[in-house]
Amino acid sequence: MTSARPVIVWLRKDLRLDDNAALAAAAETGAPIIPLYIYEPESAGTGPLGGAQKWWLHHSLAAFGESLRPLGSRLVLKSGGARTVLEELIRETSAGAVFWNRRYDPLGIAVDTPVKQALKADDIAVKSFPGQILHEPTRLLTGGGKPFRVYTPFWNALDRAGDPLPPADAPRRLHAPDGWPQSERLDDWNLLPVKPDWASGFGEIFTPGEAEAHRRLDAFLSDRLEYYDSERDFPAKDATSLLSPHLAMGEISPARIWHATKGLGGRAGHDNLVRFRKELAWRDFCYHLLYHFPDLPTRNWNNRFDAFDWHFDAARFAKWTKGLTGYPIVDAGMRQLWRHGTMHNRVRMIAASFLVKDLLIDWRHGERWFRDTLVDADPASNAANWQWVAGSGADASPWFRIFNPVLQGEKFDPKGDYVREFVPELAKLDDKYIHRPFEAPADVLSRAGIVPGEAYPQPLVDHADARRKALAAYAATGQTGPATGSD
Ligand SMILES: Cc1cc2nc3c(=O)[nH]c(=O)nc-3n(C[C@H](O)[C@H](O)[C@H](O)COP(=O)(O)OP(=O)(O)OC[C@H]3O[C@@H](n4cnc5c(N)ncnc54)[C@H](O)[C@@H]3O)c2cc1C
Repeated sequence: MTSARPVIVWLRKDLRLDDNAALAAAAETGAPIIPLYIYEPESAGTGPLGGAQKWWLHHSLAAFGESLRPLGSRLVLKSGGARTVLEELIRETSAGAVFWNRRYDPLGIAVDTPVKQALKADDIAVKSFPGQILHEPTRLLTGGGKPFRVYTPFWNALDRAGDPLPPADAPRRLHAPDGWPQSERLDDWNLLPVKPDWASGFGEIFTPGEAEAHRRLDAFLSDRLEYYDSERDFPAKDATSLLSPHLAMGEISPARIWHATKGLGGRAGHDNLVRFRKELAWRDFCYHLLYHFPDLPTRNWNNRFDAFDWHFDAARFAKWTKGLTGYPIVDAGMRQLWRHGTMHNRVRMIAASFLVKDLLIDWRHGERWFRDTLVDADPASNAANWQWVAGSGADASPWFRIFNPVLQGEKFDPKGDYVREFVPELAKLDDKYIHRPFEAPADVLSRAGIVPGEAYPQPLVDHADARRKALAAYAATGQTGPATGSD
C-alpha cells in the first residue's frame, strides 16, 4: 500500500524501457506508475496510421506489455480521444501526474498542447521529455536563429553540438498502483489484417519489439558497419541496419544508437561511422523541417510547384502500386513493399522518381501509398523524402535530375539479384537484359520462359519520352534552374 498518487506515463511512439525519459523520471518519483497507451482516433492532417504500421503497432504493444511484467507492471490500453481518456483515468485512479515523451509532428502537437493545458488547469502535474530525435528541433538553428533549410549546414551544426543526451537506463522496477484500471484487449483493436493476411511476409525479416531492435543494432554494428559507406546503396546486399521501423515506433531511441556507435570509428572506419551518423541525422533533419514547416506532408515546400501540371491516371497509379510498370527495378521495389512492408532506400528513390517524373503523378499520391504500406512510415521522413525526390522540397534533388530506372538498376543491382528475388518471372533472364527485358531478343526471352507482355508487362512509358515530357512540364512552371526553397 502506498500513499503517493500514481503517475500516468502516456506512451506513444516510445514503446521501450531503455532510454525512455518519461518512464525513467516517473520511476524516480517512487510513486505508483500506470503505463498507458491510447489508440487515438484517426484524424485528418498527416492522416491515419497506415495498414502496415498497424500490424507493427499490434506486435510492438504486445512486446512492450510483456517487457513490463518482470518489472511488476503492465500496459493499460484505452481507445478514444486522448483528453477524455486521460481525464477519466485520472478520476478513476486519483493519479496526480501525467508524463510523456514529446512528439513533433503537427497532429501530435495539436493533440498534446490542449491536453497539457487542460490537465494543468485541473492541477495535474504534466511533464514532457525529449527523446524521439537526437536533438530538440529548436536546439539547432542557423547563425541568424532560424531553422535550417539545407541539410549540410544542419549536419555541421549537429556534429558541432556534440553527443545527444546520454541515454537513460531502463528502470529495474515500476511500483504498481493499488488496483489496476481496466484495460481494453489488444485483439479487439483489430490492428492485424485477416482476410487476406497481406502482412504474412513481414515476419520473414521483421520482429517488432525493443529486444529485436537492440539485437539488430548490435548485429549491424558488429557485422555491417564496416561496409556501410560502400555497400548501403546496393539493395541486394544486407548492408543497412533495418532499424527504421523500430525507430518509427520508438522501440529504440536515436540517442541510444548514436552512443552505441561511439568509439567504433577505429574498427569500422571513420567514413562508415560518419556516413551512418549522417543518415540518422537525416531523420532529425526531416523532423526539424516538419516541426518548423508543419505543412510539409501536404503542401509543396517550394510553392512554385503549386502550378505544376500533374497527370493523375488511376490505371497507371495502380500499376505502379502493384509493381507492374515494366521497369524491373521499380517493380521489384514496389513488390518488396507488398511482401516485406519495406523497400531499400535506393529503390525508394528510384520508384518515387518514376511515379513523379515518368508518370507525372503528384508526389502526395506516392506519399500516401508509402504511408499505408511501409512498416517504418514516418510523418517526417516520408514527407521530406517525397518532396526531396519531387524537387519541391527543402534542399531537394533538382527536378531535372531524373532517375533512369534502367541505368539505376544496372548500377546498383548489376547482377539483377534484387530483381530476381522480387520479380520471379524474370528470374531466368540473362544479366544483360535483366533491367531492360523489353530490349531482349525473342530467343533470349523464350529461353527465360517469358512471353512479352504476358508474364511480365511492357513498359508503361518510354523513359526517354517521359523524360522529355517531365522537363517540359517543369519548364511550364517558369522554373529553369535547380528548385530552391520558398524563402
Ligand atoms: C520516397 C522515400 C520515402 C521514405 N519514407 C520513409 C519513412 O516513411 N520512414 C523512414 O524511416 N524512412 C523513410 N525514408 C528514408 C529511408 O529510405 C529509410 O529510412 C531507410 O531505407 C531505412 O532503412 P535502414 O533502417 O536500413 O537505414 P540505414 O541505412 O541503416 O540508416 C539508419 C537510419 O537512418 C535514418 N535514415 C536513413 N536514410 C534516411 C533518409 N533518407 N531520411 C530520413 N532518415 C533516414 C533511418 O532512421 C534509418 O533507420 C524514405 C525515403 C524515400 C526516398
